[in-house]
Amino acid sequence: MATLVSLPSAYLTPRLTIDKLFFGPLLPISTSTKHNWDLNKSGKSRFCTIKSRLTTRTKESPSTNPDTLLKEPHKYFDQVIITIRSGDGGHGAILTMPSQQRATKSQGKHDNKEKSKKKLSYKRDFDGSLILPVGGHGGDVVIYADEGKDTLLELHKKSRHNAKRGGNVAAMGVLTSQLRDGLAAPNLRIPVPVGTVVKRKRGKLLADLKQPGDEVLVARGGQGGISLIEMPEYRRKKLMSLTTNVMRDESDKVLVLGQPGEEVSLELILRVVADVGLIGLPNAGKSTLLAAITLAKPDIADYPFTTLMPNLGRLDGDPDLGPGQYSSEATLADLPGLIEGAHLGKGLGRNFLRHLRRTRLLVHVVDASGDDPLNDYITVREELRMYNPNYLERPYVVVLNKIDLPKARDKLPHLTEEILKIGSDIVHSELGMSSRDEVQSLPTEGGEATTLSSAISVEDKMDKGIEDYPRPAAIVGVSVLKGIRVNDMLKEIRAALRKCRDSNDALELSARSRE
Ligand SMILES: Nc1nc2c(ncn2[C@@H]2O[C@H](COP(=O)(O)OP(=O)(O)OP(=O)(O)O)[C@@H](O)[C@H]2O)c(=O)[nH]1
Repeated sequence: MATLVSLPSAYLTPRLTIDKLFFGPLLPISTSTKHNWDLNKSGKSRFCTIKSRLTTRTKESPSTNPDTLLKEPHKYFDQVIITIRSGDGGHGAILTMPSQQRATKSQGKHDNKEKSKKKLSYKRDFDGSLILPVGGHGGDVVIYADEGKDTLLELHKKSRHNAKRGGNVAAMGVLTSQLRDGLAAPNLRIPVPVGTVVKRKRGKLLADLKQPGDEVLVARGGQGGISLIEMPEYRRKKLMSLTTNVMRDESDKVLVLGQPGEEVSLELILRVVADVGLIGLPNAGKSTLLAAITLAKPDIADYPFTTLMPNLGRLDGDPDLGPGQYSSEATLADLPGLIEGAHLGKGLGRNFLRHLRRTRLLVHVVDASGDDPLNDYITVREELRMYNPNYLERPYVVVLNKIDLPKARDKLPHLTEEILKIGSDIVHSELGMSSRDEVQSLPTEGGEATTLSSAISVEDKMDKGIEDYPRPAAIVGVSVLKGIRVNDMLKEIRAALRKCRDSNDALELSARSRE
C-alpha cells in the first residue's frame, strides 16, 4: 500500500514549530482552556494555550499597548522593533510507482503495454530521468518604501509578521502524471515610510530605503521538500538508473520536509527625507509657515508643542523658472519645537533632531514679537551645536516671524543686525565635511551617524562656539499668518536651495573625476 511520509509531529503542526522557535521554554503549559493544541501525539506535555502566546508577546513588545501609542505617538512614530518570519517550505511526498501494485496483481502482455504507455506520460528531464513534484517555496519577507506611509506607528500595533508556508505536494502516495508541485506562498511585503533604515536588531545595517519603491529582502522563504520514490530493495537499482529521487533508507525521509523559514528581529528607524527642515522654539510659527506655503495641514495652536511629529509639505516649483520650475520643487519638514536642554532630553527630547539629517537647508523660524528674540535664536543654535555641530554647517535662512505685530516690527532692524554679527564667513566645505556627506552617511548602533572624518571633526567642532559657524544665507522679516513678505521669504529659501544643489552637483562632479 502506498504511504505518505510519516513526519515527526513537529512538522505536522507547523504553526507549533514556529511557536516553539519564537517562545521556546517561555511557553506556559496548561490543560485548562478550550484553545488547546496537541503538541506531541506521543509526548507527555501535550498542550499549549493561546493565552500563553499572548502573554509572551506582550512581554516582547511593551509599546504595542494601544493606549500608550495614542497618548504618546511622538515617542514611537520613528522607531520600532519587529520580528519577521519567512514561510516554511511545503513538504514533498513519498511515492510509490503504480506499476509496483499492478505487478503483483496482474501479468501478461496487455498489462505490460499499458505500463509502458503510463511511463511515457511522466514528466521527464532532458536526460530522461523522472521529474518529481516538490513542495511549494515558503513566502519571502520584503520591506519596501511606500509613499503612502508617514510613520512606523502601525508596526507597533503588530510587531510580528509571518509569511505563509508553501503548499505540500498533494499526493495520495502513488506517482501519477497529474502530480503537481506544491503552491509557492506569496511574498509578504511590509510597507514603511520613505526614509526608513532597516537594521538587524543590535546588528548590521540592511538597507536605507530612501526612494519610493526601494525594497529589501529581509528573510528568504524555506525551500520546498523534494519527493522520493519508495521501492522494495530488489527493484531499487533499476529505478535509480531512471531517477535520482529514490529513497535509499529511512534517513532520506528528511529530504521530503520543506525547509523552515528564517526568523529575524529587525529595528526600523525612520529618518524623514526632506530638502528643508523648519526649526525654532515652540510657538515660533513653524507649522503656520508650512501651511502658508504648501498644501500641508499641520495642527496650529498658540500653545507650545502642538507639533509632536514632523509634518511634511511639498513646495511647488518656482514659476519664474518657466518650464524648468520642477527642478526647484522641494519637500519641507516641520519639526517639533526645540527648547533649551532639548539635547539632554528636555521638552520633546532629542530624538526628532535626527530628522534634520537628511535636510539640505534649515529654515530657522524666530518669533520676533517675543521678549528676547535674539536669545531665542541663540538658544536654538546652541541646542543644535550640542546635539550635532555638523548641523550648524548646514546652510540656513532665518525667518523673523510675526512682523504684523508692532512689537516685532520695531525690533526687526536691530535684531537682523545682531544676528548677522554671530557667525563667520567660513564656507561650509572648509569646515571639513560637506552637508552632502552628512546627508549620505548612515546610522550606527547609537543612532547618529558617524563616518571616520565626522567622528574626528565632531569633537573638534564641539569646542567651537556658534560664532565660528557660518552666518545665515539670508534673514527675512515676515508674517506667515498674515501673508506679509511671504514671497520674499520664498525667494530666499529657493535661492539658498539652489546654492545647495549647485554645490552638491559640484561635489559629485569632483568626486567622479577623482574616481
Ligand atoms: N500674529 C501672528 N501670529 C502668528 C504668526 N504665525 C504664527 N502665529 C501664531 O503663533 C502660534 C503658534 O503657531 P504654530 O505655527 O503652531 O507654531 P509652531 O512653531 O509650529 O509651534 P510648535 O508646534 O509648538 O513647535 C499660533 O497661535 C499661530 O496662529 C504670525 O505671523 N503672526
